[in-house]
Amino acid sequence: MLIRPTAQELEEFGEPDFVIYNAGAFPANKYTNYMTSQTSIDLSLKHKEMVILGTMYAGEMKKGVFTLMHYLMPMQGKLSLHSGCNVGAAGDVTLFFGLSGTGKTTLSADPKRPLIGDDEHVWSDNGVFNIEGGCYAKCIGLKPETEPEIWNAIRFGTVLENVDYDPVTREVDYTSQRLTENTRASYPIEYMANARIPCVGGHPKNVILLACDAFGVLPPVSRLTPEQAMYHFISGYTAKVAGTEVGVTEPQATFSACFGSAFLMLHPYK
Ligand SMILES: Nc1ncnc2c1ncn2[C@@H]1O[C@H](COP(=O)(O)OP(=O)(O)O)[C@@H](O)[C@H]1O
Ligand SMILES: C=C(OP(=O)(O)O)C(=O)O
Repeated sequence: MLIRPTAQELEEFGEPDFVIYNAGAFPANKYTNYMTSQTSIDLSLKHKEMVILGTMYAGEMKKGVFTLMHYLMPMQGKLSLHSGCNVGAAGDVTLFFGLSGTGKTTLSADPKRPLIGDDEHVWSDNGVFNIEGGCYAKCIGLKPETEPEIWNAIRFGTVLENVDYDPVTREVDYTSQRLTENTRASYPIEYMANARIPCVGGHPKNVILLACDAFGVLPPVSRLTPEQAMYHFISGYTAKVAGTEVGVTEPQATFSACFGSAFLMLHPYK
């Protein structure tokens, strides 16, 4: 998920800037004031710590760091982006913004365009960089014919999460939703054949907003002027699709500022 330090960096590591305590299934105390469930993700900017209770979903760690970056980066005048990112032969960088399950990972994995990252980036005066060092692909219904790049990235060293398999043959069943529809494959970005390492690029040329409009309000594809793009980026009309968030079982129209309002710590205008 996140960028792994080299052996030398580990030796000279010193004090961590931020610590994640992940207690897995150990529940939050639901008798605490204002708690509505046994799951909590608490982030303290003061103590530089995040505490995860009552969930074993690995996505909480990467999205927790992403949330933190949505505070730290704007404070430095940099824009944190909930987007996939790839780059063409001419250095033309494309961003794919979208809520969970709208296709950031799938569409940024283009064999003709080296991959910078599938989910979390920052745009600064120097261009874009990936916050992470790996991808976290939804793999429900994954097939080599339709998504060969992701299929081929899954090998020893990849973590399959919530994916069903035969305990005797150890054969994986990507069609099974027995545990959840939100099955995942987490692999280092260098497992993608065309990854751009280090995961950096110039200033984006194309910005694609994956509205995933389940209600047909927008045309299937629209080319926006810069002003329209700014409007849609801030208003974030889109849909929550089934399969990531508990309780969302069919598409729900929503407005998600910057296509990632769940992770914004500051007002979108900031
Ligand atoms: N036309 C399509 N474009 C993108 N994804 C699609 C399409 N049709 C089906 N899918 C599926 O939708 C899911 C998109 O998930 P993913 O790319 O991981 O989204 P995100 O990275 O935005 O969370 C994948 O399971 C993919 O196989
Ligand atoms: C990991 C997540 O993000 P995405 O589905 O965009 O990869 C998530 O929202 O849980």
